[in-house]
Amino acid sequence: MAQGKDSLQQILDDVASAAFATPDRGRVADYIPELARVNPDQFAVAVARPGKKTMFAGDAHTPFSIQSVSKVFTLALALGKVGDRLWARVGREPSGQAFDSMILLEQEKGRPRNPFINAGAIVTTDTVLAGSSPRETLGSLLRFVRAAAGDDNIHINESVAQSEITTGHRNFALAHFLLSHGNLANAPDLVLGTYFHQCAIEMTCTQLANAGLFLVGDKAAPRLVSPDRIRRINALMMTCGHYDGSGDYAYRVGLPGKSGVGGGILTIVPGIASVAVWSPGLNNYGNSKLGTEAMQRFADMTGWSVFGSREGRP
Ligand SMILES: NC(=O)CC[C@H](N)C(=O)O
Repeated sequence: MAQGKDSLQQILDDVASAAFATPDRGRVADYIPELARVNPDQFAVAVARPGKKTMFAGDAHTPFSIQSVSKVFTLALALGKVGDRLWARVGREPSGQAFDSMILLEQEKGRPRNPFINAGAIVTTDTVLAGSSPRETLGSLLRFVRAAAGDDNIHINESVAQSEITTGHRNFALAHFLLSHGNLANAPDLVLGTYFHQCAIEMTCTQLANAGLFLVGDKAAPRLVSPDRIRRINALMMTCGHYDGSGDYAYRVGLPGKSGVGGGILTIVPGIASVAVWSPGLNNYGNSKLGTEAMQRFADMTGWSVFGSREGRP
């Protein structure tokens, strides 16, 4: 990428204009009314770099439901609490299945493939919950996210959480299945109550980009996890962060990312930046359609990739 702050702003403006001009905006998640009524015409992108001012384009100050992007923060907390013992309960392999699939869980006797599919995230939430109440656990999670973002104005949308509880039959099935295999320490309703509230955290694109800075691995970024753990979390985001679309995201964008069904994607450029995009319409994998396209365009324009750089990369 050419040097200078204006060129990065130009790239963001270009990415946003292309997204706003795209007629096929994907399909907004409709399993709960709060997500079904989000306007699909919205788009935002924000880039946070350690020690620099966060840059953005589009609707970057509109809060959205981060949903499964929250699984990154819960994983960081779970690893902080039990370390590598987590891997006795959850794997580190891509699943090649939809985010809420049950198939592998039965075949693999209740050990979820990775912490970013629902079954795996239910286990990491269970791990964080051990020894505390859902309220205390959510308090710790919010403290972590607010510290990461350097912003106390981050909250949980209670009506999203309640809708998820009412409609989350498949997640209850996954939790009971985990319990039947001895891979859940707390009662399913407590674990899922916590899980649904964590998914219902709302952030703006700028807040999410800032919250990802702890994974960039720069001295000027908030130090919330060790450098070793940063590498491991990024590896999992690269291989598993987009469910059965993870290979496609790695091919198109070449950077570790984590998506959510609210249309947000957090992408890490190791050593350089944390990038958040948001567009509510989803592709067939349940990942933001325009968010993925925008990140491909952004990665092409900046040359930022973990798979080799182009001339001009800062
Ligand atoms: N992919 C997602 O963002 C899924 C999160 C959603 N709350 C669920 O558990 O089904």
